[in-house]
Amino acid sequence: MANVLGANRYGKAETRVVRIHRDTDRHAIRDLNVSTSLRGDFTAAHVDGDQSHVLPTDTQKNTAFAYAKRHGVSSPEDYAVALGRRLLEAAPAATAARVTVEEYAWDRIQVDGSGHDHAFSRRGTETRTTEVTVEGRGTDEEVVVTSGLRDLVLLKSTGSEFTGFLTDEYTTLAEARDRVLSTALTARWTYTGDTGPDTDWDGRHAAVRRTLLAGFATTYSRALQETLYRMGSAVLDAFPEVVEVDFSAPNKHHFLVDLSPFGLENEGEVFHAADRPYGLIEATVRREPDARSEEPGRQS
Ligand SMILES: O=c1[nH]c(=O)c2[nH]c(=O)[nH]c2[nH]1
Repeated sequence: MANVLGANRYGKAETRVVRIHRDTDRHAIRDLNVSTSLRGDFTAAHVDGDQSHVLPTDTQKNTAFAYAKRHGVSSPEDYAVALGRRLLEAAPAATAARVTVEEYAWDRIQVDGSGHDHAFSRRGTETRTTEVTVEGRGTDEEVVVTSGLRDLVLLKSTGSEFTGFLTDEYTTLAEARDRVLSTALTARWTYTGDTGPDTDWDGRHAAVRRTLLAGFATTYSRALQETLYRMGSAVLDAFPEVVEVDFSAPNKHHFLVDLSPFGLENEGEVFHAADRPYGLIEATVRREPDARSEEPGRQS
């Protein structure tokens, strides 16, 4: 009994295309998850193993990147129409190209009441956290409050480099003098002093968060490590009631896509946002301990 091929389509799913529009110093970002697929007469590929009509999914991915540059991304819809037309033109056996685009929204980080030119936070990913320990009772009671946030996704489209690092025979990383810096920040900070019922926890949290964001936006970054240290220091400097800030920050790599095979320049405009593996930078920033009380044998 002969079998026959039923409905079929094929393509590349979830190409993470980040387009930075940087014609002026005020950058704009379009962050897309692009999936393409073709349907049509692809019977030979399935039944006979004949790929002569198959436009590879790899080519579809390349086209998604190239069109982010060539056509630009004024809207996901406009980009998707252009990409769909192009794929159909490139694959004569296809009768239809389907392009689905998810867009992640970014807001400008507010610094002193105005939106920063090239620092952004992603909308709607963040969770506020707190962990409280109550130890002892009555007059012996000690309350430790550690508050924080998780998955605050941040991105700078310029003002970040990574150069001068240690190299060995396994190093292939090129020095980056102007790169995208992005993280999904987890930060936790521990309060000292008053934990009574009149404490304005919401206000404190909002103020620390604002300071972290401004620190990220305004620090020229030579590494994510340095950025975290500056962000933590800014919090400690501004809030005497905070004793320590702890960070866990994945380095969400954005790789500049090589568009030169397609005759296109890419000067920091089209990136592939890779989700793994990722660098993971973790650090605690705390106040310098009182030097005298730290000296061994010295009584305070
Ligand atoms: O900010 C960075 N810190 C690193 O330690 C590191 N390592 C790496 O490959 N890229 C980066 N970026």
